[in-house]
Amino acid sequence: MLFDEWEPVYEAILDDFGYERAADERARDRLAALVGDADPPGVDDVRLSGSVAICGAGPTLSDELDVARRADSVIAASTAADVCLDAGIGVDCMVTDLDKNPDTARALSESGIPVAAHAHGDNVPELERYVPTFVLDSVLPTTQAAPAPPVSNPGGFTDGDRAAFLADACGADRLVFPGWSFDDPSVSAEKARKLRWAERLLHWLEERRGERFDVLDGRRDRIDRPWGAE
Ligand SMILES: Nc1ncnc2c1ncn2[C@@H]1O[C@H](COP(=O)(O)OP(=O)(O)OP(=O)(O)O)[C@@H](O)[C@H]1O
Ligand SMILES: Nc1nc2c(c(=O)[nH]1)N=C(CO)CN2
Repeated sequence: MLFDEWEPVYEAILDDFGYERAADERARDRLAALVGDADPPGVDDVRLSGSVAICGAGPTLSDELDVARRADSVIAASTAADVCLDAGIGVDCMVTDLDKNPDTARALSESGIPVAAHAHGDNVPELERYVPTFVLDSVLPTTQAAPAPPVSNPGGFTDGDRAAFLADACGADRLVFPGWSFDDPSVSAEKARKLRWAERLLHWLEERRGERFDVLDGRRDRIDRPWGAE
């Protein structure tokens, strides 16, 4: 994903949530400093092929774990990693903004599993607290602002859709989506708005890939594109 392609989408997200681009950029630069002299993996260092399960943390995940079991690789978003690991399913990559389960991210990094740690304007304290405790050679630093090596921006907003964009950038042939509930009534209003963005972004991604994600079946007609056509 070129930043030029991502930028209009990013601007629409900034507008919708009232986030500040400069705050995202400061967070990105802080994360770059925290990974410091380590040799963190970039997107090109993670190669995936075949089917990749993008595990979301919706309440349906435990009933849909067979989808992850059958996939060639598993990327887990945030707390979906715990559900997979507790069920004995190996996680090949975790995507997180560190707001929920940093111990899991640390443990995965200690096992050499890439942890895509995301910097944004509202998680600098979490970055500062947790990133230095990880094995930095396994931390793949990401931003939603312009990339600034070693911090990359494969695209995406919530941990789950960011995982899908990362899988795309890493060469995945087919994406499957256990644990996704866009209409989950148990989430907060803010989370529901984030999930709406996740849905828009997955729809955009499936079109870019020329694929149809089954998780969007029956929903496409109602998905808008607030950043305009294309
Ligand atoms: N019903 C759902 N509730 C929560 N997450 C969901 C749901 N359906 C899909 N997801 C995806 O699972 C990801 C992980 O969710 P979780 O609640 O563990 O993380 P989070 O750290 O709060 O995520 P984020 O910071 O991206 O909102 C979300 O980012 C989202 O993309
Ligand atoms: N600035 C900012 N960026 C984000 C935020 C957030 O709360 N603030 N939350 C995200 C996923 O939950 C992703 N990006």
